[in-house]
Amino acid sequence: MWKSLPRVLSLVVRGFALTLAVLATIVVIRTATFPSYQTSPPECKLTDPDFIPADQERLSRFTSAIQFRTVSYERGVGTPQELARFTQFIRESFPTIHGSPLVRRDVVGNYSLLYRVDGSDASLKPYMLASHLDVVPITQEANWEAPPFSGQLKDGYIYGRGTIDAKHSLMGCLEAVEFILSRGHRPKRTLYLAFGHDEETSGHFGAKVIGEMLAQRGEKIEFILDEGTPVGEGLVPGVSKQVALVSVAEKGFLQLHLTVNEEGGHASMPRSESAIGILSKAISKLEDSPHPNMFKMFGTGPETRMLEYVATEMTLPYRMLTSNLWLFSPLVGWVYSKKPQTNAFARTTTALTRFNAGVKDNVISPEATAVIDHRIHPSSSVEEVIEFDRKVINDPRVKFNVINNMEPSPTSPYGKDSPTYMLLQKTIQQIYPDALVTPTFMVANTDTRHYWSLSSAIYRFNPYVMTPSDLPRFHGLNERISVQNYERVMNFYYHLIVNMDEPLEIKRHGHEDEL
Ligand SMILES: CCCCCCCC/C=C\CCCCCCCC(=O)N[C@@H](Cc1c[nH]c2ccccc12)C(=O)O
Ligand SMILES: [Zn+2]
Ligand SMILES: [Zn+2]
Repeated sequence: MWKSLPRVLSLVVRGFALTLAVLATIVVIRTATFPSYQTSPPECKLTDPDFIPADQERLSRFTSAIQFRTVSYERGVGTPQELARFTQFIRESFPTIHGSPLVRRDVVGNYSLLYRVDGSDASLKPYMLASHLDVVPITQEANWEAPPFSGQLKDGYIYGRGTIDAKHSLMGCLEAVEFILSRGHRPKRTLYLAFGHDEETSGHFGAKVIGEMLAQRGEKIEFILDEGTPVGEGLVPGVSKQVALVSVAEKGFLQLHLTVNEEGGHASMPRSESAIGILSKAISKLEDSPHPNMFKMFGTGPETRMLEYVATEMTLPYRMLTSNLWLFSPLVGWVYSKKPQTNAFARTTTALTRFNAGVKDNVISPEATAVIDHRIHPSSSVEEVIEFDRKVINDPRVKFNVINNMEPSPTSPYGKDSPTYMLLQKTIQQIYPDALVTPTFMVANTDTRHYWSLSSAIYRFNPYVMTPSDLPRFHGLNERISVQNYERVMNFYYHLIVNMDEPLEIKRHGHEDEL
């Protein structure tokens, strides 16, 4: 037996080498032949007079919009007077829209706005552009480079809460419609503008009521575009070009309330475990046990498609990994898990957002509570997440209470077979001729969940450029938008509305045939 050992070893080594050689060959062939999902930009470029300049008048309107403190604090707790002033300002700032016989304006849920711009061809299904009037509260006000409700212009940037979330799109849509109507143009297709007033606290009294109202009218919408993912610069690992990230789906969410009730009492005679200690251990376990990485599970969901769409444009190592996800998805999953903004694409996330206990320094608290905010990956579900958490905590003394939840959204059509996605892509390329366009999903939530029954084509996209250093400005310190980006925003909506006059059909010519 020992005599044959060298032969067996040699066979094993040769078998191993052969397997490696076969794998390497497949990897090289797939890298070299991986299909391109990108199309060349359309001929039409932005030219005067097809262009809305960010002139003094428009910038001043945008600055004024930022100055309204339309803050949403908690569900049902907002700033009603400020919302009323803001909607009055909108009415006065866009005289053509508000005086046009083509436009119907409804105030919904006291403050939300729904505009209907009547198209000339009633046989075409309407489409909807959505945004919101409210903003999140300010933190660390003293550390802002310009006061957060000033709309101050500094070094080419307009500063203030709402500049990127989402008064840019609210004002951008209105500027585009005002521009079109004031030139005497009547769009062919009816257009809705839907602006909720409490998106930041989940749209319960705004978008939800708009959605119900339209559903009651029996309205079916061709497609909906809401705030969402941006044109990323340096956001997608391995891609140096700008990438327009069009979200075709949205994560679900689960807000869990965890409670522990134990005996309280005098701090001089503590028991071995307290409500605070038990709950701390439980949430610490949750933080230490991330939900499964979907890339590592050989995911075929939108996270994978997003990468495949830009694979051919990646630097060689990333291109090789992405063209061969059948082999390398665990490695890609590991790379994505390293940064919060990419980790959010890889898995269901767990954020510990509130922790409350205790009333006095020398009183053992009988109760401790915590809130966990999960954002659920499109390939998972609310039930799976609760089950996972229960197993991880594995302590019956920790009581679970679901505050709020939503399953991951349906995925909207994308790619060459979806005329609306292709129309969005074309419009994006008119504004960003050098950008790649890829489908992705939102890692946060939007008002669109209240519109699911109205349309099966729902997209979430912000037509401005963002770099990694801009991400903390979302809901954070020094929120700002460059004048150049605001100009792109207005022109994106303008071009989108103009493009919607063309028939929605699948066009196959030139590069598109190669898809
Ligand atoms: C590999 C690619 C990396 C790309 C990184 C992309 C980064 C994404 C950049 C920007 C993200 C934009 C996020 C916009 C979110 C706007 C919506 C928002 O703030 N929503 C809030 C409030 C909210 C709305 N509805 C609900 C429902 C339930 C809970 C909260 C909310 C939010 O999601 O918390
Ligand atoms: Zn927003
Ligand atoms: Zn927000």
